[in-house]
Amino acid sequence: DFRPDDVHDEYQKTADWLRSQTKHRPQVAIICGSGLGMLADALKCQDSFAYSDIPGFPQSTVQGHAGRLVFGELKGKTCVCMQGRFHMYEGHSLCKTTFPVRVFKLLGVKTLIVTNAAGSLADGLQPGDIMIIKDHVNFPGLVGLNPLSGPNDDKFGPRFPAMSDCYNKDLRCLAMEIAKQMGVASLVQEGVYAMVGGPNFESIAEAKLLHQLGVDAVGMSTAPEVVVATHCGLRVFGLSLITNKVVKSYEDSDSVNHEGVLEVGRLRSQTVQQLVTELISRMDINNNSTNNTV
Ligand SMILES: O=P(O)(O)O[C@@H]1C[C@H](O)[C@@H](CO)O1
Ligand SMILES: Nc1nc2[nH]cnc2c(=O)[nH]1
Repeated sequence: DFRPDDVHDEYQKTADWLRSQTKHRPQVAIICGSGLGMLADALKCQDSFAYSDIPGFPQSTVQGHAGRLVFGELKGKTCVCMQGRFHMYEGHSLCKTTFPVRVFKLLGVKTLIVTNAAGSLADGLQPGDIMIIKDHVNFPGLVGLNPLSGPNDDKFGPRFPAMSDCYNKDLRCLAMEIAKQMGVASLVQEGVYAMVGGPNFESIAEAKLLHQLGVDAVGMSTAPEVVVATHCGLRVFGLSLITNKVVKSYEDSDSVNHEGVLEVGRLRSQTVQQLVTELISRMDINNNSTNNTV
């Protein structure tokens, strides 16, 4: 039998262990996408933990995902940063892939920043561009693969959470303003992210379908984390680093690979880090308006 109270205890045990190991009490959590682990480098007074040492934590198996949880201070805010996330295609259940998000909630986090590497379908998005996520299509979720499936844990949020404003508008506007001030506005635009299961990249027919559906960028993560975060009332900001163009034509001889994805992450690391750092610095930590606050 599935008992929500037992499951809740698992999140609580991990949160209690982390509290006993660090004095940091984070207000902001950051999940680093493929090749974007350097986002943690900006944190001062770091306490870091290998995932393998954290009770209840899954393990990272993907190259470019170090598998370390880093606590620290950033411009007056206390943060926790996941250097490496968990993907469904690694064989984790969606509950496991999103496990850290609920732990963050129990640690007192108010805002979640999700980042990922993604392929672009929109003609206006080039490799190296940054897409501020306006909305998502959660393909696994649409067919019932949802981390919220099963008995609802009322301690975290409602049975039927709204997802119509899951990417906070104020933070999106602030990020755009910061991009302008940094002089990189031409690299940054808003768009719709779609999560597919992976681990294979898209066939050409799949790419054409996603394009026709109005998807701007596609990846293999993020949406389940955002669903769980929104369910428990966290404010969310998301960005995709566009690492490749998704091949949409049978005449195109380009092809994507994970090494190339990581390389674009390295090339744009400074810009992404500066944007995220500035966003954290300027965000109002006490303004946390979401639909699903419990
Ligand atoms: O963790 P993210 O979503 O950034 O990782 C993307 C999707 C695959 O895991 C990988 C493909 O290169 O990058
Ligand atoms: N599904 C998918 N994930 C990605 N992650 C980085 N690039 C891509 C891509 O082209 N497709």
